[in-house]
Amino acid sequence: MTISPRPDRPLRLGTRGSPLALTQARMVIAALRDAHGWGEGAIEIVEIKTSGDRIQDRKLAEVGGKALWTKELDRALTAGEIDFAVHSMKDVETIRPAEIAIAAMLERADVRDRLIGVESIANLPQGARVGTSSPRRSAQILRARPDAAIVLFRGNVDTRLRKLTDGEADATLLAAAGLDRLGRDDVGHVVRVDEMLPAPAQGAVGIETLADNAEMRALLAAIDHAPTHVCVSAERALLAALGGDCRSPIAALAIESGGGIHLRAEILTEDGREHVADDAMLRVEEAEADAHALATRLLDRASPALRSLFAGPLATEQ
Ligand SMILES: NCc1[nH]cc(CCC(=O)O)c1CC(=O)O
Repeated sequence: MTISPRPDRPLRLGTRGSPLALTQARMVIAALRDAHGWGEGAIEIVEIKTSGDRIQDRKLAEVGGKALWTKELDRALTAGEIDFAVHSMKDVETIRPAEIAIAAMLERADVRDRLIGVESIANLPQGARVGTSSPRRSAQILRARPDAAIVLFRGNVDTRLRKLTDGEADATLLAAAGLDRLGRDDVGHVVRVDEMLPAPAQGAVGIETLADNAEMRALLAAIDHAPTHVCVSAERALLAALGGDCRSPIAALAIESGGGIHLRAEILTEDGREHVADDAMLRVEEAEADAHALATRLLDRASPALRSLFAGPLATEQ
């Protein structure tokens, strides 16, 4: 443990106010205090309500996508109201404003989804209602079970679990990472990644600060988990190349392997009828270019209808 000089005032960590967001903020504070030998009170939490928290009755895709989770925190960073911000990387837009830097990521947790309400996808009753608001989960479920009916489920983890108990659906899917962090490790049954590839960046917590705040960046570098950062960046590079937004069902998972990065990816139509999957070994130094090449291969094999879901540089090239 290195003892870094404690800042002359508490550092302000901006976060959303959901139970999961607050838990993740406390994880970041614990990691920083531990890395720098700071006592209690070195960091304070600033809760920021985002539009994503306010709007609960519509799909994110209809109301502006991932920017809903980041916009207000970005504004607070730029306005100097907070020194750094914590996010689920899965909710962070692919293209960030130039003045904001992803300075660190905590070690990634379980990347898988858990199925709640029934033991496995095969065990879903005929015509089962599956609650989700994720185009990826909808598409993957419908691909495996065209008889299923998707029901819109939004709200935080507890709200979704309550909707299930209230009988609004027969099953739902949630990220294992979120459930585990909330102490709900007893809930649901993990779905293998070969059965359901997770969302890009699922299970990773990221910390952002202003790109020109060298002091804050150095403090955050001490808690960066490099393998997570490398893998999540590769998944985000693929997303950027595809130009996927929250209406485009995309799954991706990168894992370090034999000195390189193994990236698996899948794109689907939301009804699950069309599906293209592929994988590649990326060179660590050229991960972005190699992820781009994988995106090209996926789009080359997609029908015009599937390709039209993507707005990226590659999709518009053809
Ligand atoms: N979109 C909501 C969201 N963002 C991050 C998580 C879970 C935690 C994570 O993936 O890191 C969740 C809930 C879920 O999908 O179950």
